[in-house]
Formats: sequence, structure tokens, C-alpha cells
Amino acid sequence: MSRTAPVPVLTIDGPSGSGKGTISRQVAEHLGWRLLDSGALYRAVGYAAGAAGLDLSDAEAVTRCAQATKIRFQPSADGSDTRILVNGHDATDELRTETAGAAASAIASIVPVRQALVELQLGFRKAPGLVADGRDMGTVIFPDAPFKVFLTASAAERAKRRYKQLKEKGLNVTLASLQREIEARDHRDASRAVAPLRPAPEAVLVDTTGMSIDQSQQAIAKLKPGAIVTGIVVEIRNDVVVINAGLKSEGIVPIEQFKGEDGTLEVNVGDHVKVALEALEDGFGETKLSREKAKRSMVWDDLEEAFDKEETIKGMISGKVKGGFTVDIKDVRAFLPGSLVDVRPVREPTYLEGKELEFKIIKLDRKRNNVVVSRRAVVETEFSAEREQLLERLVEGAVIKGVVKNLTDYGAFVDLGGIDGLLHITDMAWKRVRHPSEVVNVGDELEVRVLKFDKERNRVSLGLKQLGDDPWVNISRRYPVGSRLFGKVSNVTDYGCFVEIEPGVEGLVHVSEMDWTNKNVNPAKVVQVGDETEVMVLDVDEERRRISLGIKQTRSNPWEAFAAMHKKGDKVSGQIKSITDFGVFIGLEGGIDGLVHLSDISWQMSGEDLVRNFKKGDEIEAVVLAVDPERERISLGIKQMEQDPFGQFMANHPRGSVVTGTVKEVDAKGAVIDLGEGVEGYIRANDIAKERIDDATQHLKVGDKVEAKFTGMDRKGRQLSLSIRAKDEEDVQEALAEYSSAAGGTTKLGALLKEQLNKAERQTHLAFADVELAVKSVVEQMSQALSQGERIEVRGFGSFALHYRPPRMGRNPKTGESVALPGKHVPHFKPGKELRERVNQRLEENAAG
Ligand SMILES: Nc1ncnc2c1ncn2[C@@H]1O[C@H](COP(=O)(O)OP(=O)(O)OP(=O)(O)O)[C@@H](O)[C@H]1O
Ligand SMILES: Nc1ccn([C@@H]2O[C@H](COP(=O)(O)O)[C@@H](O)[C@H]2O)c(=O)n1
Repeated sequence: MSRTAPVPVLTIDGPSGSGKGTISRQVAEHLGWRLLDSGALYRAVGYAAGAAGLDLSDAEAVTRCAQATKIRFQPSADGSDTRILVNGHDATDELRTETAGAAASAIASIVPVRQALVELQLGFRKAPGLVADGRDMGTVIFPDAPFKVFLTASAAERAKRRYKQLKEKGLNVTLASLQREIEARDHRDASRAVAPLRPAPEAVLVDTTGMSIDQSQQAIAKLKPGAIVTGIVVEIRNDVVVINAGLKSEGIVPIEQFKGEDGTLEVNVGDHVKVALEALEDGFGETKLSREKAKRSMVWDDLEEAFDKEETIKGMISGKVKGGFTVDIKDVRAFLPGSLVDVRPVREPTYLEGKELEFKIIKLDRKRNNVVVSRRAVVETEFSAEREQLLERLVEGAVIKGVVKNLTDYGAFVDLGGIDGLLHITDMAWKRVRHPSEVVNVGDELEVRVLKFDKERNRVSLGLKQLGDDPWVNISRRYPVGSRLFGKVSNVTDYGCFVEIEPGVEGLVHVSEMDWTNKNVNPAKVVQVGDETEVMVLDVDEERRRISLGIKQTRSNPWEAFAAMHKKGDKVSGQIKSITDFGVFIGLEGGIDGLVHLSDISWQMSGEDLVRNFKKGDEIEAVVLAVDPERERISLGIKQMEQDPFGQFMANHPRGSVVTGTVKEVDAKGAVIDLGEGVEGYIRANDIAKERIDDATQHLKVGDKVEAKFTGMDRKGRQLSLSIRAKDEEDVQEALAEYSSAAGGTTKLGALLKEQLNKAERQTHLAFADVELAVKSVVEQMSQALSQGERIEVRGFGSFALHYRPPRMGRNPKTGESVALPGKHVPHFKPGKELRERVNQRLEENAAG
């Protein structure tokens, strides 16, 4: 079954002069509804009865008249007015008189007369709606009307209105008489038995005393769908709240609409609440009301009022949208452009979120549901006053309050009330702060110290840490170098870790001070943030606020421990840790290494190739050569595990002794002589013979056995300097010493001869005796020369020498035993160049022939 909604009726009842005629007309016009001026019907009957000469108290006659009277409402010719035709006669003006009013009042108490007019009145109810003005519209004629108003005003007020009305028409009346008439009519209308003047129980009472016509009209025009009415909570069920809003039927509203954010019900039975008319009585007794819409509508009313009066409203920033933020003003969501959040651009309004703030409405469009607000306008207004006050307090050193407004990587902006100050990250705490959020949060209320105020640039520097004592003052007295204490690791970096030794004081433990043996240890492998660790104070720089700490210094120094346990010459063993060009590292107890330098690997051999004999992990024995805990160095030697053959040789063969060896290598400059047991000697070409030798290879070849004098030593090169020449000379000396009685001679036989012959030739007569004497002299000189160890040279053929070798200790080449060798004379002939050439020539000839 389909239901057609009944045509809505707004009934406006009330006493004479309350303004119901005027208001009804305007409301009907405003709503586009029809108008029923029921008073005019009673006036028309009274007028018709009077015109017919009837006794107005003759109920029957008047009833008949009422039944017969044709009443028509029609617009005036110019459309500005409604004319009332009574039985075809335009009686509009007569009907508006007080006499007509009194007559109407008189016949209005006749029940059949009223009945006669009922149908006529009901006929006015046509879509889209009807505004019915009278005395019994809401009580009798349209009892189902969803909107009922009872319009009233004080009698004095109504009398004044009527007085004014009639005076304007040029009628001569008195206010007092009018008031009396009105009061009489009120009494008559209200006291009659039928349809007396009284408000319907559900009617909205509107007292227009002191109201303008417009105000009265507005109050009534609201009573249409969407209108906000005050109702009484009559029942609270499980799911709905039943409201009596003075309408025909009670309205129901979902209970959720009366619950607060926390889910609690906000109303009780008997409470007066505002609700919006959603659907009017629909013929089935249902009136739909909405609390939500009422709330929303009321907010809009408030917004409109605030907008008109340029007042601020309260709201809360609820979110971020493109170009700005949303602001919740009760149930209405407004837009706050980003540029209007504050006097300065604000990227992150978190500090404002969740707080009730004042806003100014700068744009309002109820139909489009569009509200634009500005907080900046409010701040700007407050700004100047607050600012003035603040400026007086902004002196360096002052402690003031503020609210953290914004955080950046380098600090926090604090709203001081009119001016923002910067609380730099370095001024937040005496300790190291990595990000401002470690100390403050947006929205925090703080006490801060004014560090600097640049009036010209309007910049305020603030400090938080300056509210407390500086822990760095006298710090070196509290933490003397060398003292040990416990601290907490506050940060770990690539280059070490920071340890907080007291609130606000952190020291650096450099990576090199973390571990004795691993200078490049990964700090994160040694400590973790939050670890409690023991440290030693290594250095305090009060001025630069730096403290150097060491962790390893709180643990035993493995080099010192090693030094305490081992002395030079001790044997140690360990595994080869690494092999380098310059030696081999051996791992020792305490996690430290000792180095066996290349030069300490072998007595005999040298060179980088030596390390090839080793491999990582080999277990090695070595001798401690040196321990230097300061430089963290331990020198080891492998070769020192055995005695030095060179030293031994030296012990057995003192310098100056004659040694025997075999030519190992020879070149033009000299020859290397293998003296046995890894000991070598070297004979320079110059040391091969007395005469000059340019090419040693001409005199010595590999494998030759040589005897030479030990003349010197190259300790570094571990080589003995040998000299055959020196040995030969020594032999000559010996020989000469042996033949010391013999005559000396010149070194050159030819020269001696020549000298003597020249001497002889200088005689006038050269006799054989002279020659004999000369030869004798030569022989004597030769003997002398020989005795002095010189050689006698026969040019080209060579030289003769007589060496004397003194008794000495020698070695049996076969058994190696030391033996005492007796002294002896050793004649020596060395062929000269000419002789060698001749012999060689002969040898070649022999070979050829
Ligand atoms: N709120 C008001 N303020 C000032 N004057 C008003 C107001 N309402 C009505 N009036 C004036 O009062 C006079 C009487 O108004 P109106 O005729 O509408 O009253 P009424 O209630 O219809 O009276 P009646 O029942 O006698 O017809 C008019 O001149 C009207 O302009
Ligand atoms: N519904 C009505 C309307 C009017 N009356 C009587 O008519 C008199 C004149 O009415 P106005 O509104 O035009 O002033 C009035 O005094 C009432 O007695 C009525 O009874 N019922």
C-alpha cells in the first residue's frame, strides 16, 4: 500500500493583534504555501449578518447566514493585496475594522456557525502546504498539523500595534480604549465554550513582545523540514531516543546520535534538546528528527553569527590536506590554508594538533558546506599585544617559558608568545645530542634561558642546558689523567666510542685505545651503546671540552707482561703469524707478535729468499733479542739458536794470522776465499802481490788454494779481509830477519848494477878491481834488501824474495786439529812479465809443434 504524505500545515493561532495575520502572510509567501486567514471568514459572516440586519445573537439566523454567505479571496488588481469578496462584494476594507472584529468575535461562539465554516477552511489545505491563521487552527481545524505555533504578545504591545495601524489609516482612536477592546476580545475568545482561544499542547509558543515583524517571521519560518526545534526527551529506548518536539507526533532519533565520543549517552529523560526536523508527520504518526543535523545546523548558525560579527570560533586542527589543514569546528570541517596557520610559514603543525585553538572565519558558504578559517588572523591580533609584553622580558640571561613549535635537524623553534626563539641542538644539553627529538618534542612546554636577542633581526637564541651547572667546569680536577672509572657507552663510531662518565660529559675512546694488540679493531665489536665499561682518563682538554679515554689501559699491557716474564736470550716458541719481505712474525703469549728479522734468520745466508723456507702456522723456536714495551716491539732471532761460526772462527784466527782457503769466486777486482764453516775472506786484486795487479783473474782461479794474511774484517758483511801480499811481505820480513846479517841491496838488481857500474865508470881508469868492487857492493846491497824483506827484481824475469814465517798455530787440513807449526825460511820467486810471455810463447810453440 502506497502512502501519500499529507499536505503540511503550519497553524498560527493567537490573540488579536499578536501579529499572526502579518506573520502568516509572510511565512506563507516565504515558504510558497497557501494562506488561510480564518478570522476573515468569521469577519465575513459577521459582516454579512450585519449587512442582512440580523441579530448577531440569533444563532439560527446567523448560522443560516454563515451557511449561505459566499466568501472568496482574490488577489487585488495590482497583485499587492488579497481582496475578500463577501457575496460578490469586495468587503476587504470593512472587514478590517474593529467593528468587524467585534462582530466576528460575537458570532464565532455559535457552534453551527463554526461548523459551517469547517469545510471551507479544510479546503484550503493544498500542496505544497498551508499556513493557517486563527484561533483554533491547531486545536480544531488542523489538529494533525505538524507545525503549530501560538503567537502572542502582551495586550499593551498589541494595543500599541493596533493603535499605530489605525492611526496610519487616519482613524481617531485612543490607546487605552484599544487595549480595553483587545482585552475584552481576548476574554471572549478564550472563555467561549467552543474552540476557545488556547494554544495546542504541542504548539510552539512564540511571544513577539519586543520582536520586530521580521524576527517573528524568522522564528516561525524555521518550522519546516531542516528546522531546528527544541524538544523534550520523553523516552530512551535501546536504540532510539524519543523526543517530543511540540509536533503532532513524537520523533525518534537513533540513540548513537546522543552518544559522546567515548560512547556514553549524553541525555536523560526530561532533558530539553535541540533536534532538526527531518521528516514531518507522514500520516502514520512518524516524525523524524535528527540530533546530528541539529548539532551541525547549530554549528553553522554559530559560524554564521561569528562570521557576521567577525568573532573568533574554537576548533581543532585534525589533519593535513593539499594546501593546508582541516580544522574540526564541532561537527563542521573547515579548511585552514597552510599560509594562514601562523604568522610564519609552518610545515609541521603537530605542535598545534589536538589543542583547541581560536580561528577567524574568512569565508563561509553554508550551501556549499565551505568554511575557510585563519589562525594567523587570530595570532596576528594577539601577536602585537603579547609581543610587546614579551619584548620587555627578553633580556639575555632571563628564564622564560615557551612551547616547542617545530623541530629541525639543528634544533627546535620555541614559541615564546609572539616571538619564536631557536633552541639550538648544541644548547639543549651538556651531553652530546644527536637529534633534538632526544630532548624535546613538539608541544612541550619548556623553561629556557635567553642566550641572545638580536632586536634588529628579531632573532632569539635560547638555551636549555644553561639552566643547569656546566659539568665541564673544574673537570680535570675531578678526573685527573690516569684515573680509572666506569662510564656508559653513549655512541659507537668508526673511529671509536663515546663514554658518558657523568651526565653531560662524554669522553672519546679512540679506536687505538680500545685494544692493546689490534689498533684497528672495529669499535662495534668491542662495545655496544649502553654498555658499562671501565676507562682510564688519558687527557682532559677543558677548553675544548674534550676528554680522551682509554679502555685498553684498564687491562694488562701484554708487552709489559712479556718483558716481565722474558729476558734477552730466552728461548720462546710460537706459530708463524705472518711472513713479510723483512721477516717473520711469530705469535707469542698475550696475543702479541715478535719479529724475526731477515738478518736474524741465518748466520750463513741472507736475502729476502730466506723467508721462503717458512710458512704461516709453522711452530718456530727463537731467541728473545730485545723487548721494547714502549714501542710495543719484540725482536726475536732464529739463527741465534746456534753459535755464530764467524765468531768462532775469529776466536781461533786472530787478526794478523795467516789463513788457508780455497778460491770460491774471482773477478778482476778480487777473489772470495772460502775459509770453511761458512766463513769467507776476500782478497782484493791489490792484495794478491806486491806489484800492481789490475785483474785478479790473471793470478787466481776458482779452486786455487791460497794462503793469505788476515788483515781486517768487514763485520757487517761478515767477511775477513785477506792479503797474499801482506803474507808475502811478512815472509820476506821473516826471511830478512832470519838473514839479518846479510848485506842489504836495492830492490832492483839492474838498478844496483847500473849504480855500481856508473860509480866504477866515474873512475879515471876502470880496472877489474873496480868492477869486482861494484859487484861486491851489489851483492851486499841485495843481501841487505833481502834481509829487510824486500824483493830483488830482475826486470822482466821476475823477483826473488826470502820470506821468513815465524812459528805459529795452524790447522791440520785433514783432521782439522790445531797444530804448532815451526818457523821457516821460504824462498820465493815470482816470474815477471817478460819471462811469463816467453814461457807461454814456448808452450804454444810446443803445443803447435
Ligand atoms: N512583531 C510585531 N512587531 C510590531 N508590530 C507588529 C508585529 N506583529 C504585528 N504587528 C503589527 O501589529 C498590527 C496587527 O497585526 P496583525 O493584524 O497581523 O495581527 P493579528 O494577530 O492578525 O490581529 P487580528 O487577529 O486582530 O487580525 C499590524 O499593524 C502589524 O503590522
Ligand atoms: N479561527 C478563528 C478566527 C477568528 N475567530 C474569531 O474572529 C475574530 C476575528 O478574528 P481576527 O483574527 O480577524 O481578528 C476573533 O476575535 C475570533 O473571535 C475565531 O473564533 N476563530
